[in-house]
Amino acid sequence: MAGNDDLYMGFDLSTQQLKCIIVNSDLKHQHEAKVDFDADFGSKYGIHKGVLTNPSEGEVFAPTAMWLEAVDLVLQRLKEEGVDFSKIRGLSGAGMQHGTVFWSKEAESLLSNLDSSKTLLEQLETKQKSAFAHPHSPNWQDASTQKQCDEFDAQLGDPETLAEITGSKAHHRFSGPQIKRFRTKYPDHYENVSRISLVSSFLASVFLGEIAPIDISDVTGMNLWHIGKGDWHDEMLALTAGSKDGAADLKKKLGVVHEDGGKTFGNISEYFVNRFGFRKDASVIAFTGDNPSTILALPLRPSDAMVSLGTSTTFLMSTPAYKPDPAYHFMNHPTTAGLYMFMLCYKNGGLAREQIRDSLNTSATNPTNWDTFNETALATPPLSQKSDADDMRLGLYFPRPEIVPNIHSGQWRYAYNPKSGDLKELAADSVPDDARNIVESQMLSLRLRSQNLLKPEPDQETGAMLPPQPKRVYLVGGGSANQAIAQLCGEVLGSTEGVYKLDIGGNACALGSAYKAVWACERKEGETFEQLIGSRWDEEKFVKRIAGGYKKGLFEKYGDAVTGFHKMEKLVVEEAGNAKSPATGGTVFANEKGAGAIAK
Ligand SMILES: Nc1ncnc2c1ncn2[C@@H]1O[C@H](COP(=O)(O)OP(=O)(O)O)[C@@H](O)[C@H]1O
Ligand SMILES: O=C(CO)[C@@H](O)[C@H](O)COP(=O)(O)O
Repeated sequence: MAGNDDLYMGFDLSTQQLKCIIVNSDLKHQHEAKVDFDADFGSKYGIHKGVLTNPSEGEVFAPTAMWLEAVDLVLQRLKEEGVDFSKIRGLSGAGMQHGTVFWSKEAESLLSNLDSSKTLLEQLETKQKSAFAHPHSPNWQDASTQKQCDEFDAQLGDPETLAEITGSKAHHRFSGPQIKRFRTKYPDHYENVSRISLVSSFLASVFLGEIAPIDISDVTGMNLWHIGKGDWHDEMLALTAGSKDGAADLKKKLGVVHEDGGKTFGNISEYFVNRFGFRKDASVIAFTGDNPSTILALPLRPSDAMVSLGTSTTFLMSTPAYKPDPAYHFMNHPTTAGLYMFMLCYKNGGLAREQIRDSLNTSATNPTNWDTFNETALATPPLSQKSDADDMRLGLYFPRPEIVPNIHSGQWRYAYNPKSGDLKELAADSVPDDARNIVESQMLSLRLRSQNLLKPEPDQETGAMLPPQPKRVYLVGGGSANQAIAQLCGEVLGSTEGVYKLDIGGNACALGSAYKAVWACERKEGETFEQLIGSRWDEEKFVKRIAGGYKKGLFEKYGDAVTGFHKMEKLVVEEAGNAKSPATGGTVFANEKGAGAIAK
């Protein structure tokens, strides 16, 4: 064990908050603070749930100036908590994935000449000068790039080939399609762009006082990186930039990407040394995406799964097998060459569950309380079946256009007969059933799409082999505080060892970044992240089992429901393909395996 006074910071710049966790060399939680965008800046920036929207074009974006204010404020809050910044030896962080930040031609000089008596905002974004060529960062919830996605999917032949090469088919939120649309929508702003960062490298740049490189894992969420070659994909860059010459210029704007996820980019900017008392040689370590950072919060085995219940719902695994498919994402692992991160990501996670919660809380004095939702969900039988002879009640709950499947917003409910395979559409007449069904629906979608990566696991007590399922499911993100959701998660997804959550600080993503900083600063030659973190990991103290996993009979019943769920999804997508989108009035068409999309 290291036995020193050094401290390490991990940041998480996510949809609704900027969070920071500080740990020591033994990985023990020391301090944390957060800035909540709506609560702290909502009225100033006019945001709701961290973002601004332009529904007529499906745009969702966030003001970059607000994030600068959040950096000053979160450090101020840590200072008020008594943090001694002179003990910080290293810092790393994470940004919500796929968002891009467009730096202006003045950015480098402004970043490197900051006056510590003034705020970041006062110096980087004023009426006279701005470090940004555009005031907003497209958000991962954006759905404005269908046209660009079609071009991306077609460029190398088909979505399968794009997924094979870049890890994912084209997605609305991915930076390649987003940059392409930005270039054509705002040509003057694009002209003034000196560099392009992801949200993660934007945050690293602020701490570094110069534009930081994009990280080796986050770069695989752009549709622009050739995973096999470990380099930018020239043809996809040319498609984004509109020409070969433009591609060379875009490559410069995006910068060099280093293979080593533990690379030190340099010492923290003097601004932070003088303003907050940071150690002069505090190292800024590569910042990564929020999902890759989340898998670093514990020594995840290839048979374990993490479910992040944040604004989005994501399902994450760390695996040596690279099996890309248009239905999901593969990304480079953030620290360990030869490993990959498997990811499913849903737009309709926390906010969709909140919508059902709110419709149940009609007479509640505290409308954001989850008690009624939880009691109702647990009082409802699995799949709303009072007996095995009843149909299973299945639903899709998408207040926003969804990613998987790629379809417009809406709600659909069906009765599924597992014996005959029949599906009958139901009226939206039972909010109490929706409480259980929405969680089941989200978990059934995860089970459907992850089943090919899982293998049979031995029963903990008897050693008998059980059907394919995770060994453990770790819940993280805001929704991991919810015991009822944890129980339903274990019932649908199974898991031979049960459902766990981190018992060390609320935020796995920021924690993962803090651990990355520990590893990067203290690793011996050749020591992997898994080796170093594994050797300091205190299982008893760091994780807690919060719900059971595999239940014989119930797991198999949900297996039948997966078949019905898949069928229902296909039907809904097909029907959407023959209809006008209620959300936009645009025509809806299928553009991926079993999915549909809105064309403008
Ligand atoms: N007790 C709870 N039960 C269910 N969901 C919760 C609970 N507490 C927080 N949440 C959900 O967590 C979401 C925020 O997740 P979090 O991971 O903190 O945010 P972010 O997406 O910004 O990283 C909220 O939108 C809310 O739906
Ligand atoms: O787009 C993705 C991943 O592909 C999202 O997971 C974002 O990274 C946002 O995460 P949260 O704010 O929900 O944590």
